[in-house]
Amino acid sequence: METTGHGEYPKLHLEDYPRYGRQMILDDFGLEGQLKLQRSSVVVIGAGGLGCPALQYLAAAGVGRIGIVDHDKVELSNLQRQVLHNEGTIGVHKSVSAADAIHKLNSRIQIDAVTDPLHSSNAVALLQPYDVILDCTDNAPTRYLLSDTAVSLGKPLVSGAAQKFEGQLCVYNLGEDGPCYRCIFPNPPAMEMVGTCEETGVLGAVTGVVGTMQALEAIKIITGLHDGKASLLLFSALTMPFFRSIKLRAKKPTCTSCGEGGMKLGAIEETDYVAFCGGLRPNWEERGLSAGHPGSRIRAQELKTALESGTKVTLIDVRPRTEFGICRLPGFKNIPLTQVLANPASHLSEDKNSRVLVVCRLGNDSQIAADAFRDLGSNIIVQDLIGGLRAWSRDVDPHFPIY
Ligand SMILES: Nc1ncnc2c1ncn2[C@@H]1O[C@H](COP(=O)(O)OP(=O)(O)OP(=O)(O)O)[C@@H](O)[C@H]1O
Repeated sequence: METTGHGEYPKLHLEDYPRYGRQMILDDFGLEGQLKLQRSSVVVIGAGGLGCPALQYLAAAGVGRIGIVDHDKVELSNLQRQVLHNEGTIGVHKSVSAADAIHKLNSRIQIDAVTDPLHSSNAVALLQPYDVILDCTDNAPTRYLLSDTAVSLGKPLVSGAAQKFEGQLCVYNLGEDGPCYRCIFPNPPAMEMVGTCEETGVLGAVTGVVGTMQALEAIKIITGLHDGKASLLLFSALTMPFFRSIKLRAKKPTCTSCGEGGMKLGAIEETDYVAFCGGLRPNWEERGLSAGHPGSRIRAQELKTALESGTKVTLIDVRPRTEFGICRLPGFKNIPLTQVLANPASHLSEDKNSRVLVVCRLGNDSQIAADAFRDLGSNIIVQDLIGGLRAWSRDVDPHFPIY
């Protein structure tokens, strides 16, 4: 507190009074709340759909130091929801693009941009300097890594998720008793249950809602406005009321991360989080490596040759109906993956052709469908397109739309 002949002024810059005035006049927030924000630090992992709105509100509110960790670069397909990036920053690291955008919004705060991915060997060092951690990522290994690190460092973790028309929000590891992510989800989801926004789609405004609430929770924690109760908030854009919340129990004494005898700092570095989550389905052929089933996959150029040869081939596109409605290759019939898996035999039974070609958007679902057809054990040759229709657009027909 500084004293002058005219009164007492705490160490807030004169310019900050009008800037933050609308929140400082709130009861229970006041000047004290603003000073807490100014002295605080928040790190945001992922400057994508959730991270962008979160960063925007954290910076605007005057959080003194903000860290941004993201290794990815901005693409055109990100702009529909990643609102800090723009056409001019396509190809720029997202952490740098986001840092520039929030610096323009508030040049009086410290911003650290990290262009490395967060992984088990750098997580502790990267997160240690900050008071609150925001999980704005999109994959299970990073979620477990972030939770374990937050537990080990004793920091609250504000976790968000959004897919399709739905979102989730939860604050983990809050206070003495707050559960961690592993208390609620001790086991990773099955591989077929997870999908990125790229695979499943998401409405941009949904990520905006969840990311904004992540910033709100962080601001409440820092300023002492949070009630400290743990709950999982579920948001559904298509149902009214939008929100439901589930009260969470206190942390589990048996939890392998935050329970008695739980994970120690050193153990994080030794943990293979990708393996724990079941590993990724590798697209080996895209990288020029050999396939599991020899000859089971074809490249886009080979598909073109097959289509032009005139030989009888059954052509199946396993994308969901909505995607098939966006664009399609001639001659393909649409049997969505869910239908293939429900009864693969029914889709080949009437087939007299000895060769089946399966495509999808990215080359993942087509592998699953092709495996299901092959498991029927018939003599039919089943092949699928490496890299999906995206590879077709890239390697054969640049006019074929990618999305
Ligand atoms: N371990 C990690 N370290 C740093 N950033 C991560 C990590 N895991 C995920 N991210 C980042 O989290 C962000 C999540 O954003 P979002 O879900 O909007 O997806 P996206 O990957 O940009 O989009 P799309 O799935 O459409 O390609 C991405 O920018 C991604 O790079």
